[in-house]
Amino acid sequence: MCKDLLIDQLENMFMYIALAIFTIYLLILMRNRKKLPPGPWSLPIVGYLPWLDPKEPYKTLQKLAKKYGPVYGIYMGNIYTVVLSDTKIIRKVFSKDETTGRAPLYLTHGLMKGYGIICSEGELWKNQRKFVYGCLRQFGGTKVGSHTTMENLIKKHALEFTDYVSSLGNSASIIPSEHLRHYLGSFMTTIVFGECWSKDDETWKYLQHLQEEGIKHIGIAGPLNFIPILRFLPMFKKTVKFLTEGLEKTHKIYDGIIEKHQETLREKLAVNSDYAPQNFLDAFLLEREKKHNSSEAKFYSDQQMKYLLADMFGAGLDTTLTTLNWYILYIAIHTDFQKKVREELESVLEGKTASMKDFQYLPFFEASIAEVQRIRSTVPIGIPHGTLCDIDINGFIIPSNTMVVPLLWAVHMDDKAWKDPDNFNPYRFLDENGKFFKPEHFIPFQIGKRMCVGDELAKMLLYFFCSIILQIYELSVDNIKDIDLRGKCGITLTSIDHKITFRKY
Ligand code: HEM
Repeated sequence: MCKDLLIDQLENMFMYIALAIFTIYLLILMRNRKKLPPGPWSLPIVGYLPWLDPKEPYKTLQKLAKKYGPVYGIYMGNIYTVVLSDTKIIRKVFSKDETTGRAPLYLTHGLMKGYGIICSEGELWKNQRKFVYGCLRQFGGTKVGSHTTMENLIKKHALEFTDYVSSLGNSASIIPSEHLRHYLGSFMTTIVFGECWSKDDETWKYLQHLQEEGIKHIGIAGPLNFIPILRFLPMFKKTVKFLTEGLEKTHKIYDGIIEKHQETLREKLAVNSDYAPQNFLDAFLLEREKKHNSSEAKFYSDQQMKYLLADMFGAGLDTTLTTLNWYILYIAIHTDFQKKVREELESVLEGKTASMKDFQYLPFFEASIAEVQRIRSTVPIGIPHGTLCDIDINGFIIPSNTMVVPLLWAVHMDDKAWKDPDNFNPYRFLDENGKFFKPEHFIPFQIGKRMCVGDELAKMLLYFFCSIILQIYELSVDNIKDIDLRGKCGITLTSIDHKITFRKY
């Protein structure tokens, strides 16, 4: 009897202890679930913005990552922002549907109004991404399918650039970006609008100017994105006017081009009903016809078409031009690596222009391009995403409508992942057999569901332009000590203009 009572009491005691442990566990779980990631305190309205280095905001954000860890929270203006600097975490977070939104910035929501592809969300984004990928595949700019048409078009523009430089003499000292913008830009206008303007065409000059200035004016971490009231201050009013008027004028120019293409497309279809467009504008008009009576018709409005065309032109030109400029600058400074690249190009290509299949035999060349993309991230702060609902990031519960920043600068300059990250060294992209390999911490196009849709095309552009230039010219700078490698940070991190000598050898 006494023994039974003791057993009963022990059982009860164990039950109470188990219940208490379970309750404590639940409490800890709930406490942790509610916890936001660590981060610095901020001021109301402006948040942490006053402490961001306006010239190198990505470095301030990187310092904070060292202090608070790979997931930290910060207020940018009044927008709650989570900054990620670990590749594995970025990969996991950006593979979820819940993070395919865009952050509520002036750029995405105020200016672009959620149209296009870069700033759109939900069903519109899904539909347009599929459409864009399908076009790129048809044009020859994706991993799968034939590359021939795209390859020939890129080579044509790269050779036009080298012909132009040769026309200046055997040794020309130029600021490459001033000329590359036209030749690379003409390639982009050909695949986006099916149009190609001459160098001195006024419309073309205006579109280039708008593109160049627009990207400088509106940086990801710029205060204009986060503090709406600033738009009314004289200093920012000018920028807003430039951007909104620019948008209106561009759309007017597009209206003219679209009207012309509507006519010519009809003629092309009359001659050949299987006509397969080679530019986004014709492809969009054709898709609109096809989807006319379907539930997808709403994704093919006039407004959407203009924003999408602008996105494709902008996303394709600025990023590739920036990378190409950095490549020319770095390779002109590092003459030892330049010599090695050239020797490899000479021995594999034997004087002919490369074709896509040749690049697998040019590992050092490929590594030199990857190293430039690492050491000077084209988009150092990354392109932020937005959470569409509450989500769990590394045990923290991040509220809906949070801006999520994948800090590419911190990923690419992390001294735990990369030995001496400040040193330019293409060898880090070669394995022990001298073959090119892509380390997991190398994500210049981001990763996940919204990853750059033009990554393959970007690589093709870089490979052809760089190989063609280096097969013809030796690149150098006058005085290495005068070279400033810090760059200017807008949405992209562009190189500061320096004269480069292109000497035929
Ligand atoms: C070196 C050149 C390039 C770099 C470094 C680059 C980088 C990026 C990055 C970081 C993103 C953001 C991805 C995300 O939000 O998760 C992006 C998006 C995008 N890129 Fe690129 N890009 C390059 C070239 C191109 C080219 C040539 C095209 C055009 C064909 C292009 C079209 C796009 C588009 C349309 C998006 C938006 C994708 C979406 O929101 O779903 N990019 N790019």
